[in-house]
Amino acid sequence: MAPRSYNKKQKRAMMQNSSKEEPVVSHPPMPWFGMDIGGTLCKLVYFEPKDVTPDEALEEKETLKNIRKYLTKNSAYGKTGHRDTHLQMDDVYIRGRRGTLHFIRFPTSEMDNFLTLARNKGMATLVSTVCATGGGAYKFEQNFKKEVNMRLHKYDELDSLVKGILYVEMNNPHECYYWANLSDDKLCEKREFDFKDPYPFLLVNIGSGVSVLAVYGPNNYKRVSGTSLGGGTFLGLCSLLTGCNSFDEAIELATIGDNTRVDKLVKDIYGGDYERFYLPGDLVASSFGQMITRERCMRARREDLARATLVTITNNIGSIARMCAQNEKINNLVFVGNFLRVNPIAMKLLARAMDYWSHGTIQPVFLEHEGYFGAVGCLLEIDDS
Ligand SMILES: Nc1ncnc2c1ncn2[C@@H]1O[C@H](COP(=O)(O)OP(=O)(O)O)[C@@H](O)[C@H]1O
Ligand SMILES: CC(C)(COP(=O)(O)O)[C@@H](O)C(=O)NCCC(=O)O
Repeated sequence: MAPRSYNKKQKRAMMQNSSKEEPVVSHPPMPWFGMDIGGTLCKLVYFEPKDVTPDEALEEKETLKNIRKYLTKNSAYGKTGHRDTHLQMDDVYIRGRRGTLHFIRFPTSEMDNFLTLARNKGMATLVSTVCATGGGAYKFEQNFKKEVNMRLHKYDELDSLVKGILYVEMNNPHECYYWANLSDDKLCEKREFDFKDPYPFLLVNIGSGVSVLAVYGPNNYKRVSGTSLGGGTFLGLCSLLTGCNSFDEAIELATIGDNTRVDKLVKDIYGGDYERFYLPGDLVASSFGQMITRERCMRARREDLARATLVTITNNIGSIARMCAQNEKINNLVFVGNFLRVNPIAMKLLARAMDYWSHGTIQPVFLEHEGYFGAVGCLLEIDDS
């Protein structure tokens, strides 16, 4: 995604929104971060101010300047930290300040190294409080205090998720999309979706595990369901079955794999469609159902096992989402979470499954900033305390 540009009307609306919601009296000291410390990935959103006055620049500490340079001039940090430069959002307003949002992630398992790096960069001398959400905000609270003398302002991850989605969507006209021409893989493509009238919507967050929320308004939602069979399960099973070493490798394998060499389809059982109950022959009847004979197991390649794992986990999430949508009588479905990162296979599968089983009544929507909304939502809570 190219850095955003907005027309005057959009910018005015953003400034009005920002000042309407929170009249700015004073600014919390920089740097401003929001952290979502999840079961697998830690997401860090950094607000880089772009409206620094000459006086402010003079007063700015050297350490703060160095941290800003380090974060904004690099796109890789150590061996495992990445900045998603394509997601960067320019010209956004938070607490009346204009700036750029940078999106950074690293494995939660690297938290010790992150804290060492933060200490070496002098963070302990600058920041006393950081907004944090996700389970790790609780789990690592003492580590932050001990290693970098930072207090974590903890916010609930689902509150932050909803808040972050609404903010990013309002500030990025290209945030929401759907998959068009689902019946023809060659023509199937992403198209912008107008999210102007979103409520109610069902929010399916596919992280390590899965949470399903029914969202009725900006401050009105309930968690209606969840499943432990999520992105973590895909990566865990795929690593076991294929020996792959990363999520990106698992997706690359799945892309060239064929799940029909692993799964049992309706036609493998019926010889064709099961017409009476509208089950097409190509539908998976039994995930991994071919893996019950030695001969079939021997023929299944690593990539086929990766694809079958991806299809199994995705279809299960799709079924749960559809049942929740039906129970709650909600037609707009929004899928987020880093499981969908570099994962068009899962997105198209979800979109096709929703379309088929709901006879086109359910509209599945996806968001560009996939797994970063919790971190944005808690960054918005930044205050002077
Ligand atoms: N670089 C990556 N490393 C590990 N998992 C990744 C990566 N990119 C995407 N994923 C997928 O995203 C999931 C984590 O999603 P995320 O929304 O960050 O959840 P959590 O908050 O639980 O860490 C993983 O379980 C995996 O399926
Ligand atoms: C516990 C969690 C909210 C943690 O969020 P995550 O780090 O997976 O994004 C999530 O993993 C979840 O909702 N798991 C499903 C639990 C269940 O309903 O069975």
